[in-house]
Amino acid sequence: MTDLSDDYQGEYPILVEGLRSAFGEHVIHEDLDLKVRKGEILGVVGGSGTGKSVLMRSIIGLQQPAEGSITVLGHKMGEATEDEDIDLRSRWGVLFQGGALFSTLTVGENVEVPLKQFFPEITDSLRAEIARFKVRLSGLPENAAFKFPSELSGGMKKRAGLARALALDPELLFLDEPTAGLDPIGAAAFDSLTRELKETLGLTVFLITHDLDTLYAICDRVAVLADKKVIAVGTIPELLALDHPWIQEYFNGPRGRAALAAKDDPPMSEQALPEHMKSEHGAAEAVQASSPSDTDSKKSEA
Ligand SMILES: Nc1ncnc2c1ncn2[C@@H]1O[C@H](COP(=O)(O)OP(=O)(O)OP(=O)(O)O)[C@@H](O)[C@H]1O
Repeated sequence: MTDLSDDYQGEYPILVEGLRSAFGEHVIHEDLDLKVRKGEILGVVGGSGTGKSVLMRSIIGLQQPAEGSITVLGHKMGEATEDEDIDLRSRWGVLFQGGALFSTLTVGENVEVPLKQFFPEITDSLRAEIARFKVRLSGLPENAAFKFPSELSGGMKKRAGLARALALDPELLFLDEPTAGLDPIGAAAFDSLTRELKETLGLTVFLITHDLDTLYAICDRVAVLADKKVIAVGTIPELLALDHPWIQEYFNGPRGRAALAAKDDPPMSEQALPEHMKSEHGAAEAVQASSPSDTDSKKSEA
């Protein structure tokens, strides 16, 4: 792996060394290394089927590596005692592709699931109160806690999934294509929320995405998966300095250039705003003010 800025001296809450993942004969990762820095938003990109989700599932212990080691928050996965394992799982939150909400439970009850699982001693009323707080923290109105997933727009479902991922005050947040299926305003709002939560809660974020706008807007560094490995990790300018064909095509192709232009040149509607309204939360405020149907139109579905 090429770590393009390896002068970092801090902690690595996620450390993957020599990972080999395979389904029978089908090898997904071979000798894959990755170090995620404390407090960063690491974007993880790669072509479809390069194994981004399998990598995430391996890190959180849902997928057994064929070889190699994965250390999360100082614990080697697969070697922890049962108690250590439970403790570890309570220190991360995951937003899976599509939200993965229980359709027969309300949003609030969905958020209560991990609280019940990891802290069964908490009283019902306190658990419900914590769930309502997480719902608000994720940018949903409090009454969303009483709604079923089927009553929510796509953007609201993502936020409900995020509320559940934040239920246990995690140190690590895993997001698998969080903006897939959102319209551009909803996606920008979700990006702002992710950045804001990362900063206020001190999270380390592992973020799988195909969304170039997300990479430019909120990721501190980006890891590129290709050829069964992480071929490079760095800031976007650092990656752009590499001669790798996939990296060049991805970031320097028409969509990559458009995303860069959009970052440097805010949309007309934002340019027209008075200075005090040009906060990065503008999009979030806009989307919350709009009706669910405004945010529900699909850009693409994962
Ligand atoms: N449970 C499984 N059994 C067999 N093969 C699997 C399983 N899960 C994933 N794979 C295979 O592993 C490869 C990597 O899948 P993965 O979902 O990690 O890709 P990805 O990079 O996240 O793709 P995308 O960007 O399209 O979501 C794919 O070829 C997929 O078919």
